[in-house]
Amino acid sequence: MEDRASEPELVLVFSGKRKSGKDYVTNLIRDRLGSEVCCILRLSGPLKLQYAQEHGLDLDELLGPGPYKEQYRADMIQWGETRRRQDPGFFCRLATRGARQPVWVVSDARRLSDLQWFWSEFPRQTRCVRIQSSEKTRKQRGWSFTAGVDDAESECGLDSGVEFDWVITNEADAPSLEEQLEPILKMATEAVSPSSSSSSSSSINALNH
Ligand SMILES: Nc1ncnc2c1ncn2[C@@H]1O[C@H](COP(=O)(O)OP(=O)(O)O)[C@@H](O)[C@H]1O
Ligand SMILES: C[C@@](O)(CCOP(=O)(O)OP(=O)(O)O)CC(=O)O
Repeated sequence: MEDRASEPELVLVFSGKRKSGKDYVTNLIRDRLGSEVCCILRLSGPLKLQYAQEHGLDLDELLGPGPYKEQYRADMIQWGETRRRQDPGFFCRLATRGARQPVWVVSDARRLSDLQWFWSEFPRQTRCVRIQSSEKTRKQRGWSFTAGVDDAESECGLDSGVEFDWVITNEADAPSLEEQLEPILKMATEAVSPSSSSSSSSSINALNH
């Protein structure tokens, strides 16, 4: 167990393929809850920081949405795998260090070991959310298949074998994100102020994975 000043009330762990809209949807949630209540944690943050330092790269570009990070993605994946093999919780621990808000939104889980770390550290608070979009939509957002990336664990590690608490379809012809995110936002609101609703945190905690 980590040494923490305080524990989160709710940990929403998001996953989804490239260009499914993980950043878009998690930003929406953070904006709705406010940055005092909710923080976005990226497992790729500490990975990119250390990778940039070791390889003399531009960290801001690596963190940004542009094409720069794509040049290094396959190598970053390999580099990260080596670290994870030694210590599967390495990036999870670094990404969550110092987070103070009651609701954590982890925007980029990719492997079962990522989910296992959160389930093990925060069994009561952790919920898993999958973002899905069709290949057609992802292509319209700039995705194209890259061997060694889109067929690797980084993109496929959570394709099966996980029972997600929610699956969000981020498509123009799906129900609105507003509608789909409603139960998640409700749970977050109740988690931070349990007395404001008839549903107490104990009933939230009683939900199974
Ligand atoms: N529902 C949406 N409406 C409008 N634009 C979207 C939507 N979902 C994603 N996008 C856009 O598609 C692109 C990819 O989304 P992003 O959140 O960066 O995906 P990911 O983090 O999964 O790779 C971004 O430019 C983003 O703004
Ligand atoms: C090496 C990575 O951490 C790179 C992740 O970069 P981003 O989190 O920026 O990816 P997308 O939002 O899906 O485009 C992947 C990994 O396997 O750890």
